Amino acid sequence: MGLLIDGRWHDQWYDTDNNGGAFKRQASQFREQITSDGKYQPQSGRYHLYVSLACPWAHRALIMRELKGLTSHISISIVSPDMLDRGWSFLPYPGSTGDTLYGHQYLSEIYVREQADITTRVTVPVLWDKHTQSIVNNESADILRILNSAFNTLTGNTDDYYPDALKAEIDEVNEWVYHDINNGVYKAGFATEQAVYEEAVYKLFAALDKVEARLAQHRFLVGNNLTEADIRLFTTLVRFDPVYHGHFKCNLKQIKDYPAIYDYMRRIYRLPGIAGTTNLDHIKRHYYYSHTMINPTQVVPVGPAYSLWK
Ligand SMILES: N[C@@H](CCC(=O)N[C@@H](CS)C(=O)NCC(=O)O)C(=O)O
Repeated sequence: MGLLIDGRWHDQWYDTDNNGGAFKRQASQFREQITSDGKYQPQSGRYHLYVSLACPWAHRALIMRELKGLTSHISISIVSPDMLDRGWSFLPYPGSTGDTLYGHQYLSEIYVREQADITTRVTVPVLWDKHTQSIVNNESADILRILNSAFNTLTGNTDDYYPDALKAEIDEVNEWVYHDINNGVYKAGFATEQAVYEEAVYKLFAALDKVEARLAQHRFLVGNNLTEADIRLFTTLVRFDPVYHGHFKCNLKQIKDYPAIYDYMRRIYRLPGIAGTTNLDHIKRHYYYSHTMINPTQVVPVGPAYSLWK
């Protein structure tokens, strides 16, 4: 774990000491769009996604790529789940692909390829342009929307996971789901002060209670069909019982203790294309093996003892 400073790798953990024991997520730096008249135009075979199967943010992008029929248009490289002193790597691991474009060993080399003296964290997902050899976007919330609409004329797939009529409500739900749940588990797990941890955990479970009440009445978070709000929540839910409950100490309840959320998670898992993007081995291995300041033994637990999907 570390970051690039002026193009050189520095191995250092998140600095919570200067934030009162709290984890503060860095804003993503690359926020370009793909448009028919811009620098980045929608073309088959032009773009590439660098992802981790362990990462909830990258998982969002992988799901949208499947749902929008983009697998033959946008290629992917899957990093190793082990994110150690050199950050995300392309070292061999079952289910990983290596860097299928350039054969690099580390994802940091992709960021340096974009800019030789770059200062940045090296995160997934990365939407990469093969033509200009540059990063289009490394913010999963943006990438979801790019994939949702930018390639429609190419694929003919007009399924809309962020429809005009629901945008305001989706934005509103995304806001608290992001702060209290998606990022909430990280705030709890990376906290280095008791009070900071407790605040995050109580907010997290209050938000899950709110989701449970909503899903007891409705099949999806917003409207009657799957939207990006569901995709964004799903990728946190599937990691919850195997990882966040134990590793991040989010242990007031498990997802299986919430009947409506549990049913909803399994329904989404069974939608075409989703199961193939969900890799529990990468998920468990990444967190327990990479976060050595939380789990110095790197022992990966064998549970949960129940199947998430039955
Ligand atoms: N805001 C980004 C966050 C991405 C992110 O933090 N990904 C994690 C993996 S789950 C990562 O690559 N972390 C490496 C680091 O922070 O150095 C997004 O949603 O795309």
